[in-house]
Amino acid sequence: MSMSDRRVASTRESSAPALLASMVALLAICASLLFSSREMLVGLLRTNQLVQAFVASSLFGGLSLSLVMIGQILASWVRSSTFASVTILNKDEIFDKVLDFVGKHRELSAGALMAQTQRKRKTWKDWRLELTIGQRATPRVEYRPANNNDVHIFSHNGTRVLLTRSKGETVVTGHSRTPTQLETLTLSTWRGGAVVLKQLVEEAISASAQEESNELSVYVLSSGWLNGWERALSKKPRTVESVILDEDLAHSLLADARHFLSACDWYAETGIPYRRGYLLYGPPGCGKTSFCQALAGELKLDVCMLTLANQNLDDNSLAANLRDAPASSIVLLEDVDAVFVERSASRAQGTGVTFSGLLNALDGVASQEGRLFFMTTNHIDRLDSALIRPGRCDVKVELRCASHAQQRRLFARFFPEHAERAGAFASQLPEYEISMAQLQGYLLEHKTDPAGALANVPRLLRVTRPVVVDRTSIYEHLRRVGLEQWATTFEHHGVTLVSELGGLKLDDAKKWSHALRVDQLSARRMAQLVDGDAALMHAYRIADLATVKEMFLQTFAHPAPALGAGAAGHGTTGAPTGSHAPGRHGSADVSAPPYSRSPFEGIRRAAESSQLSQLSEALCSAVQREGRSAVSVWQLSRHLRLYEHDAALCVARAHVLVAERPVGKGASAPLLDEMSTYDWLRRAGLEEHADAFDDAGYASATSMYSLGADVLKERIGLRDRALAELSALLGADEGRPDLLVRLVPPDWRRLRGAFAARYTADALADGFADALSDADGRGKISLAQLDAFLAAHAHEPAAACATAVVAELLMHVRPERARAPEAAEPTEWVYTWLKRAGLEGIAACFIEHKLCTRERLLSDPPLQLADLAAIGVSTAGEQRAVLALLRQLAAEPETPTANAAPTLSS
Ligand SMILES: Nc1ncnc2c1ncn2[C@@H]1O[C@H](COP(=O)(O)OP(=O)(O)OP(=O)(O)O)[C@@H](O)[C@H]1O
Repeated sequence: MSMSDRRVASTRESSAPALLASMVALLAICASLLFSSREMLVGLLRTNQLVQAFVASSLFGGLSLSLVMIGQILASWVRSSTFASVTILNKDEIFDKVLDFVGKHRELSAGALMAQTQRKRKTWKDWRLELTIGQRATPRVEYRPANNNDVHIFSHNGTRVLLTRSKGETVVTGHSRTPTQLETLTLSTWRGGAVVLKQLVEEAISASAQEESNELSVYVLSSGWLNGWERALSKKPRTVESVILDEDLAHSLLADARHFLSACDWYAETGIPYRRGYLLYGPPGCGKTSFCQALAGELKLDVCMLTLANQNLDDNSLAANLRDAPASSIVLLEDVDAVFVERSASRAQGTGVTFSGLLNALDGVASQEGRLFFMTTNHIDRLDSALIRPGRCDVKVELRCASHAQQRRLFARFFPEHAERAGAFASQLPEYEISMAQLQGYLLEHKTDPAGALANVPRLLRVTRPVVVDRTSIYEHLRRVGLEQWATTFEHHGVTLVSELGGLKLDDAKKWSHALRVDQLSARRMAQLVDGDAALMHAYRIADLATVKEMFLQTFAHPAPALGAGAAGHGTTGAPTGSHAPGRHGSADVSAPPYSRSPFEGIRRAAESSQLSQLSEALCSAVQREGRSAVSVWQLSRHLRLYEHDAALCVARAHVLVAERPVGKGASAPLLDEMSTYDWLRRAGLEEHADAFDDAGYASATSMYSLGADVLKERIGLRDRALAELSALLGADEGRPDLLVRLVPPDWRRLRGAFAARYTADALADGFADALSDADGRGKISLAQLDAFLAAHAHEPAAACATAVVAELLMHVRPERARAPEAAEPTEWVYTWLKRAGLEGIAACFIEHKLCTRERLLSDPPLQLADLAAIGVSTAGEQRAVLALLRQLAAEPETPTANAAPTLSS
């Protein structure tokens, strides 16, 4: 309250003695005049009756006036030294505070009190009881001095004080023409003077401030003509601990706000408006509003709820109101998506505020003491990017449905003495599916029955599980974090939609794909995706267009980037800082002193920054599908990292991020699991063993995966290093990451980097990387192949190397296998004998069992069907033919040929 508003009437007058003196002087002058002309006057008085009457009446009038004046002066002097009063009008906010203070803290002698139900200062418990189970707390009553023109007397610090409430006229005020009765409150005292009364007023103000400092006041925009802020309610604020957010989100947001509020000087020095915007988004009932209020309470700030649904509000009054929001308060705009669905809906429903008016008003939200501005929404994707661009919205935080940690903490909060059961409660619930409000409602139902809360979880699940099945395809799901190569594998095992993932574990996916076991980075990411790791899920979300722009500018804006391939290598001003920094070229200007820069440097920079802004717009349109961004934060950051050396190239290739799924083979880099044995071994640089695998019947990569070291040794004939390496690779031995990584395909950036590290031909490096990768920037060869190729071409010029790569690595055709020399015809008698009957194909069975001569064949006991089967003559036809031949042989006389001596081998 300003001092000018306090009507302090003091009767202490310091001019009384001076007035008295001048009166006495006047009287003396009059007396001397009368004395000097006394004879004439006496004569007139004696003779003229008219004069006699005039003089007599004048003397009488003057005397009475003097007596009145002297009386007044004396009274004023006496009153000023013994009496003081303070008058307060009911328009002033201290009116209620003084009445409250006197009613509460002082005993009134008159005893005429006015009882009034207490409206404010409900505790949050009262609110919860009232809202959740409809149980009302007993109303509290407060007493104040009655306004019946009585004089109330009370004692304040030992001094008697008189309090009078006098009603005045009733006036009609405001746009709504509300009748309001004017009233004055007068405090007076006979002893102690105005000092006592001033003390009383000060004490009343500080008692009220003390009460309010422990409370959170919620202001709303009044719907009256003037649209000012008016206090809607005061309540005890929630503690930040009572709003259970995932991980350390609550404390990091609080720390961010605290840091901002303490950075006043920095904002003043840098000239940046001293404001900070936060957007809390996520499904309903996850604590967005509760957290804003808890944060305000923790920072001892009030909350100004901004509602735009007010017919009297227009762009100007909104801007003025935001500028004039009560000091030490945060401004909260709830469900901002409902206000302007699209920018084209230029006016919010039921209000005169336009979208651009809102943007301008938000830009004006700044104040001396720092202004925190919060927006909440359930649908971030519906927000116009201009509304949430940095500067208007500096921090965007998603509050998701309850994680296991939140579920445990909420259970422990309801049942502190059964906190050990919190884990069992959470383990029955899915993560990120049920809101905290739903859980709170459920636990309130069981607030005296922790066992029931545990037992009835299935019922909770039936009620709360989302009815809609997640129809996102597994391809889109995996693509959000760069794992779409495994989509076919998942589909092969019957998982085509996210909703079909069920309780899939990483080990299942690893069993399905050897390539995933080999690619340890991807496997780790897959594990995070399956577990719903918070950090990955943050990157999993779709990047809204404002974020797309922000990430692009963060990558390329500092320092001046190469805006196209032609710009690379000259004109850039240094290596970048930040997470996307490594690998930037063109740092020639870093050490150059400012005076050595071209005078056109500023112009060039401005042109570049405008070009950069155009590029960012182009990027935003490239990553849209049906008018909305369709790229995840993860995809975008990978893409920006791939092409961080060239903003134009980065934008030109951005369409692949949202392109349709490639159809057919060759559309993207092949997965190891789909390769032939030869191609797979080539990836590992071990293709010389391919023939041995083929001969042993292992023609595809998948057929090799199960082979143990003994088979590799015995059947394939591997030895030493080759045996050790292939055993580790085929078994995806996690203890040999150095080997496994050699099978992994490098991405575009790595391909380019490897070439650029060897040669300084930047333009050729792009072509080299393009040739060896698919549209998504995934390598078509392995790291082992890349290294081997570059080593083999180490002494060739860059152009020759870049040309050779296609022919050698991509157009490569498996060399013809050297033909084995034709085996010589066996010389054994049995072979010639069988050949005559066209049965030479089974001669090997006889030779192998040493049945090579006529004598052996005819010796006793004679050969039977079972004997023939035992030596390998397996078909019935061949067996019968041989038996017939044997009968015939036995009947024939012995010939010299038939008696030929058996060879040594027989
Ligand atoms: N994280 C939380 N911790 C504790 N209580 C919570 C949490 N989230 C929600 N609640 C409880 O759920 C109720 C609704 O919460 P709140 O209004 O803050 O959610 P909201 O996210 O703002 O919802 P909406 O989007 O519908 O406005 C409150 O009673 C609050 O106590």
